[in-house]
Formats: sequence, C-alpha cells, structure tokens
Amino acid sequence: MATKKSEKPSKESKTKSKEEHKESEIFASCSFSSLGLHATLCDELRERMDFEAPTLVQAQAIPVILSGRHVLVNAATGTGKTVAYLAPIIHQLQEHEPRIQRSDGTFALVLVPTRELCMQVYEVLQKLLHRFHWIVPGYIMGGENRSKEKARLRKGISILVATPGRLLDHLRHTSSFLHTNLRWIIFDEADRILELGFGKEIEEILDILGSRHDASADKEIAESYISDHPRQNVLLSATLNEKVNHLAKISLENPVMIGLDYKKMQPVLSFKDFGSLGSDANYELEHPVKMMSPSNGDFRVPAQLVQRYVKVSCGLRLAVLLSILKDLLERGTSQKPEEQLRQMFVGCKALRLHGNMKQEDRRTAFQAFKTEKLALLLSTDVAARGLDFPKVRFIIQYDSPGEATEYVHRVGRTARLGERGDSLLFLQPVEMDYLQDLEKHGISLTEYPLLKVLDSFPLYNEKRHVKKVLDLESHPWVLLLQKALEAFILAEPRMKKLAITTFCSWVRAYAAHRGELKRIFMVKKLHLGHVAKSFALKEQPSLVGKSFQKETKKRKRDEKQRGLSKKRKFSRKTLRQKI
Ligand SMILES: Nc1ncnc2c1ncn2[C@@H]1O[C@H](COP(=O)(O)OP(=O)(O)OP(=O)(O)O)[C@@H](O)[C@H]1O
Repeated sequence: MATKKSEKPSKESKTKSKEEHKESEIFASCSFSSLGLHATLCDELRERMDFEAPTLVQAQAIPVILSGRHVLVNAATGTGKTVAYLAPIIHQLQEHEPRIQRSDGTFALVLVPTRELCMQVYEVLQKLLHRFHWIVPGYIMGGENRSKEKARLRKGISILVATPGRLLDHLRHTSSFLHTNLRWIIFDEADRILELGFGKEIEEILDILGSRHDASADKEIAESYISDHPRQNVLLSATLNEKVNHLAKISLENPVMIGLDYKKMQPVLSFKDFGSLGSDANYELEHPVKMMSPSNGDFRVPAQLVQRYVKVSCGLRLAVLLSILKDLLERGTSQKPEEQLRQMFVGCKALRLHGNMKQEDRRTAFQAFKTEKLALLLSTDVAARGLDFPKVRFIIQYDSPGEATEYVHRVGRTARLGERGDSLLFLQPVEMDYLQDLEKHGISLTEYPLLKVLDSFPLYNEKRHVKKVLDLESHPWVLLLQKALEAFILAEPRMKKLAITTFCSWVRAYAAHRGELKRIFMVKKLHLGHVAKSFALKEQPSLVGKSFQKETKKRKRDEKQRGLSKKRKFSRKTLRQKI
C-alpha cells in the first residue's frame, strides 16, 4: 500500500534537491558526456529527463556496458538502474553506420517481470529516443492483443521490452519477428523473473536466441545463429541471490560485477579496480559464478528511508490501519478545522492494482497513481518491483511480505534517488520474530508511536482529546472505530459478502508462507475470530470459520483427486499469467 502526499516540486526545488544529493551518496561527480555518451543523448537526458549528472550506479555501469562486457548489477532500489542500461544501448545504436532500420529487426531485448514495469521502461525509452527517430522502441506483454503485437514485430522494433511468457510465445509463433541482429539481452529485476517461475521460459528464450553461452543443450541452434555482433547480456536487481546464480552462469560470460560486496564472494572473485571510475565496487568474476547467500547477504535499502513497524493484534488491524492513514493524510494540515480534515480523508483518491484486474483497468490505475497528487494505492506485489511512481511518501505493508527480498523491493517504492520516504510494517504480536529475520539481512526497524498518534485524535467530534491510554485493546478511539466499521459492514450486504470472501483469501494467503517463514507466520496460531474482526465481520468466528474449513476440506479433497504436483504447477502458472 503506497500513499502520495506532496505537490509536484517546482523545477528549482527539484534542482535544489538534486544539488543537495550530489554531495550525498546518490550522484557521481562526473558528467554523462565524460562517461562516453553521445552529446545528443546527453542533451536528451538533461532536457527531456531533467538529469544533470549520472547517479553512482550509472557512472559505474555505463562505461562497462559501453565496453561490451557482460555485467551483473546490484544497486539499491531507486538508484537509476534503468538509464544505466538503456543509455549505453542507445548510444551504440545511434552510432551504427549505416543507420539501423526497422527492417533490421530487434537489436536489444529488455526482459522484465511485470506488465507495469514493461510500460514504464518503454516510456523512458520513448523519451530518450525522441531525437533518434530511426531507433524504434516497442513492448510486448501478457494481456495485450497478440495480433497487434505481431503486426508491430513484423514492422520491426529496435529495442524491445517484454515479459518472458509473451516473448516466448512470439519467438515460437511469430515467424516475422526478426532477431538475427540481436546484440543485447537485459534482465531487469532478474531474481523476480526467476521467482515467478519463468526459469524454463528464460532458458528456452536464451536457446532460441542463441545466447546461452554454455549451450550444451541446443548447440545446433546456437551455431546456426547468424550474427555479426558479439552478444552482451546484463542482469540487474537490488536483490541478487542464489536464484540468479544459474541464470548468471548460463547467460553471462566473464561478467563484470557492479555493486557486489566482494568480501562476501571470496574466493570465487578476483578483485579488479576500474581505476578511472574511482569505485571500489567493481569486480571481475571468475568461473564459477557464485552469489552471496540470501541468508547473510545485506540487501540494499535507501539510507534515508525511515523504516518502522507497528505491533497490532489481529482483530484491530483494520481500525489501526485507518487511524494511521487518517494521521498520514492530515499531518501538516492540522490548522484546518476538523470537518475539513475529515473531507480530505474521505476525499482522498483510492486506487487499486492487482493481477486479477483487466489489463485496461491495470493500465488506468497505474497511470492515475503516477499523476495524482494525493492518492492511496492498494496493491498486491504486482507493484512491488521496479515501479517508479513519483513522490510516493509512505509504504504500508499491511500484510507481511514473506522473504526479506520482497520487503526490500516493497519499501523501495519510496525514498527513491535520495528523496525522503517512510515505511511501516504491520506485525501481529505472534509475528514479531520477523524483525530478527530482517536483522539477519542488515535491516533494522524502529517502533511506530501508535498510542501517541491515537491519543492525538479528538473523540465524539469534541475538542477533547483521548486521555492517555496505555493499552491499544482498550483505547476508546480504536474501540469506537471498530464498532463503526462493524455497523457499516452489517448494514451493507454487498460489503459483507466482500469481507467474507476477503477473509477466506487472506487466510489462504497466510497459509501459503513458505520455508523458514512458516515458523513465524503460523496459520495454526491465527485466531479466526480475530481475523474476522479485522475485516469488520461481527459473525461468530465458527460461522465464518466453518465455511472456510468446509472450503479447505473440499479443496484438499480435490487436490488429492487431481494430484498435488499438478495443482502446484497450475497455481504457479496462473500467477505468472496474472503478472
Ligand atoms: N541521473 C539521474 N538524475 C536524476 N534523476 C534520475 C537519474 N537517473 C534516474 N533518475 C530517476 O530516479 C528514479 C529511479 O530510477 P529507476 O527507476 O531507474 O531506479 P531503479 O534503480 O531501477 O529502481 P528499482 O530497483 O526500484 O527498479 C526515476 O524517477 C528516474 O527518473
């Protein structure tokens, strides 16, 4: 859940904040042109994107990618990885003599895990290519019209952004998709692509494109592949872990590592300083590739991000969430009369984004949240990776994220590029061990002053504020709000139905925690009555519980009949289709 609450900064304030950041750890003290990029491209970066200087990761990655080496990039969320790979590709393509044409087909392929990220990278591309009209950007992704995509591929797309499933579909079935000139394959959010279960698809894509460097399998395809250019592959993410190991092995040849902690990677790495780049973060990798283990790897969270947690018993979660949102939306405007504040809260635009929505609705929500000044986005992990919504100030993880990697990417939607940002993680008392799990990855959270915030609210429309209460469970504000919520649900049959459905999905999702996390998020420890209360359901827990239990039993019976493995395969496939 992400909230926005600030005016778009004026150009001066943007420049000012950038100047401040230049001193910090975000920007490099060099120019884009000193990295070897063409003057027109540098102009585009300045004029169209408003980028004065490269970020550190751009300063490190651009020259290396220009040199033609395979690269593995690990840098914090919101540090400018997109331009770090797009700029060198555009530079090389615009230089090509004779000029490339649409009929030459695809030269660069950017693989991304989600549709929204696909659109976002495409938008950046469009801006950067404004003055290089002969280089054609394009995208293909799940949920779009296949035949329209086929027609675009037939005409030719020089730089293609794609989600893996749809790309493979076209590689298999669109004979007019020309990729014999392919020179770059970029895996943006590489670990997520694999986590979604696209491993096999990626291997097949690499085989078809003849870009698998240990291609023991489809050697024939690789050998028959006609290309004048050497291949260059780049893998990027804020969280690289063992899952990327195999992909790195099969797709990167003698890669340069950017941003990886070499001490953690000894003895398989040999240190190689890139002198003029002035960084101690570049390493050359020897075979075999070995990633740091996710259990001891410290993930990169923006230093200026304020990370907090709030401990709330299950039944009060919804009331507390609304209270925190009220505080968030009203903060800084406390001079306004209570009624006006109430209007602000009620009038705040709420948007939703999840994989079960129609593609068109997803697109609308995505664009709307980009442009709205004051808005609340309710989202699943579809929005957790790579999305760059400007001015997101607050990330609330109402439902726990699972692995620490996901935590890092979710909070990474705020505090981008040195901007301020806050994150808040909801935990139930029985889930507090999750904080230790995050600690193992070098992530520390402080406690959110919930009672202090609740105490600041006026009760019963009176000026009188709540007297200091030491216990959340007996806090009059929370009790009052909970009562109001329950009355609302009771009076609205449609809402009640929704709440019951959501209750069931929530418990199912809770039960889906995997591996180590099952120890922390134990479905057995859940009090279903309290869970029901968290959806403002007044019903006897056994009532709601029974219907859920009935459904679970039925599901288990079905699973048994169909065979468990089949079922698992199905759910992963369904998830990928939605993503
Ligand atoms: N050199 C620059 N100067 C100013 N702004 C920049 C620069 N480079 C990138 N940005 C801006 O910084 C933001 C973050 O960039 P980007 O989305 O590429 O980050 P990222 O590292 O890919 O993040 P994530 O890991 O979350 O995907 C974007 O709004 C982008 O426009």
